[in-house]
Amino acid sequence: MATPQARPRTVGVVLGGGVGRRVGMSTPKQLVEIAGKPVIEHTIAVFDAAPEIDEILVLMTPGYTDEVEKIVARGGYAKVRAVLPGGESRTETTWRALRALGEDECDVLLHDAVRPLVDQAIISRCVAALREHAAVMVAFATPDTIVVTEEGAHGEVVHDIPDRSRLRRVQTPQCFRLSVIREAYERALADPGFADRPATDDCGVVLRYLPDVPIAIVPGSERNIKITHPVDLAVAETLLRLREEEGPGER
Ligand SMILES: Nc1ccn([C@@H]2O[C@H](COP(=O)(O)OP(=O)(O)OP(=O)(O)O)[C@@H](O)[C@H]2O)c(=O)n1
Ligand SMILES: C[C@](O)(CO)[C@H](O)COP(=O)(O)O
Repeated sequence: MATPQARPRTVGVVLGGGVGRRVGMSTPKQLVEIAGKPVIEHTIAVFDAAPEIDEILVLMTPGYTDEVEKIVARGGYAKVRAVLPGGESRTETTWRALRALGEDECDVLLHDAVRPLVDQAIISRCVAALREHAAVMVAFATPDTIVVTEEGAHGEVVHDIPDRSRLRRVQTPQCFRLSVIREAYERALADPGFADRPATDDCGVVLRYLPDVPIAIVPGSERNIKITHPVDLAVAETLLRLREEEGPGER
């Protein structure tokens, strides 16, 4: 009889190092209370409850780590190993997380703190995909037609309308074997051009610096929105309340 393979240690990394300029509040948007809890607490709670997640690392805007430590203690989120200050950019925050994880191989799920509607089904799909792939992206088919624009003589004009059937909206978690994402970041940091053209997500770093590593796609959810603008706080509040009413389950 085949021996069942041991599952690698799996770490959820909650990236909350941003300041939330586009939401425009005096405190970072991840601390805003919606549906009875700060945004970041909803996110931590989902990872803490996920059976596949062994531990959680939280990165928070410098100056606000104490507030998150209090949230973690009050909520009793036992899987949270540390709350550390983030960096100046999202990629710097990821790099800090990767350094904090040390050298021991594990699987990591890098997730935006401001996507509190991530659910157990998405996390399960990510962890299952990591058994076969070293890099995994959560993505969702775009319901809108997307255009590429360019500057014309009279302002912005349409340059191209790519085939919508191949376009996806990128969500998080983005998931990796630790050694793979670490190598991609080491190569990026050694490239003087990286600072001029930083990546907006972690899969982008792998695609650019380890192009031979295939990035598998697993389906996300229409609800797994990113709180980016003020209206997203209201939408997320409504969706979180709906989730509470519906209870756990696939959506
Ligand atoms: N230095 C940074 C910047 C962003 N993030 C995180 O990356 C996620 C997605 O980023 P975004 O929505 O752009 O957040 P902000 O950078 O805070 O927003 P803005 O760009 O409007 O300032 C958020 O959870 C944010 O906290 C981070 O960990 N460290
Ligand atoms: C990682 C991400 O959420 C995928 O959609 C997105 O790229 C973050 O971008 P932002 O510029 O930090 O909002």
